[in-house]
Amino acid sequence: MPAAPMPAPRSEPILSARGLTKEFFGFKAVNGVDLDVYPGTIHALIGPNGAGKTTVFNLLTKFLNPTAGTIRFEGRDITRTRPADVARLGLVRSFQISAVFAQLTVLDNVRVALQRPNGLATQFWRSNAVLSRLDARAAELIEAVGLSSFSDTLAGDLPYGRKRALEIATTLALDPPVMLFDEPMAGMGVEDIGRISALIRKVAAGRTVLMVEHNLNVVSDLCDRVTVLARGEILADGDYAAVSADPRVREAYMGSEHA
Ligand SMILES: Nc1ncnc2c1ncn2[C@@H]1O[C@H](COP(=O)(O)OP(=O)(O)OP(=O)(O)O)[C@@H](O)[C@H]1O
Repeated sequence: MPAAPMPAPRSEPILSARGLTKEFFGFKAVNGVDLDVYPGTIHALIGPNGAGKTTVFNLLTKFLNPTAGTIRFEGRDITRTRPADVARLGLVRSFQISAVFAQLTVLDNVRVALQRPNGLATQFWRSNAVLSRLDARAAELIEAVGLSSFSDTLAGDLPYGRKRALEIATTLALDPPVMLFDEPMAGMGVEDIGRISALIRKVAAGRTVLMVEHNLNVVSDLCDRVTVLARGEILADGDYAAVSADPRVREAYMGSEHA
């Protein structure tokens, strides 16, 4: 039996796509995707390799322009809005946008991030005195991501999982209502996966999170709602138990490395 569609939560979606389509040289990588992300949820986008997850993610964050379809954020049409303006509105993509400066310490990276009220203008010209006023907030954020003992470590010297935690801290500095993660667990060992999962759960409190994730254990553990893509189209949408029991989903994953 295919999974019954999940009843829509009563609130309005905070992020919503209709008929989202992206063609690359005539090939439809994403084809007519309708997606609703509800406030306060952790929502995963999953699917076998080549399903179109990253393309959808890039469309939603405006790194790519759709061939067709619309995207609304908090009721506002952002289909033609530039990525920088989307970030300013509060839809912030972690890891890519929150670049970490390898030659700066953890503390200085977070201080710099706190100097970007709109998420983009890195104001290096600010005096050290001004930056110091931000120390209390920076310390809070560093503590929140479990990096207090690494405060004076150069970001470039951090182990991989810790670097990701720092990237989350620099994203949190913008205090975005919606955080998007593209494969946050990629390349991580078990210990880091546990730590970053717990961190995402913690930062998701009071926010909305949308993530592309290959690790289905992480998805089942962390996500309230799951959208499954296959060949550019939505195959299923619901909670993890429902979509993982859906034979169409099982079939789509068969033979893939994530089965
Ligand atoms: N810039 C591009 N030009 C041409 N084809 C592309 C481009 N980006 C993606 N595609 C194609 O679109 C399809 C979907 O790719 P996408 O990267 O979105 O899938 P994915 O689900 O994120 O896959 P993976 O799990 O392997 O990361 C693939 O067939 C890919 O080759």
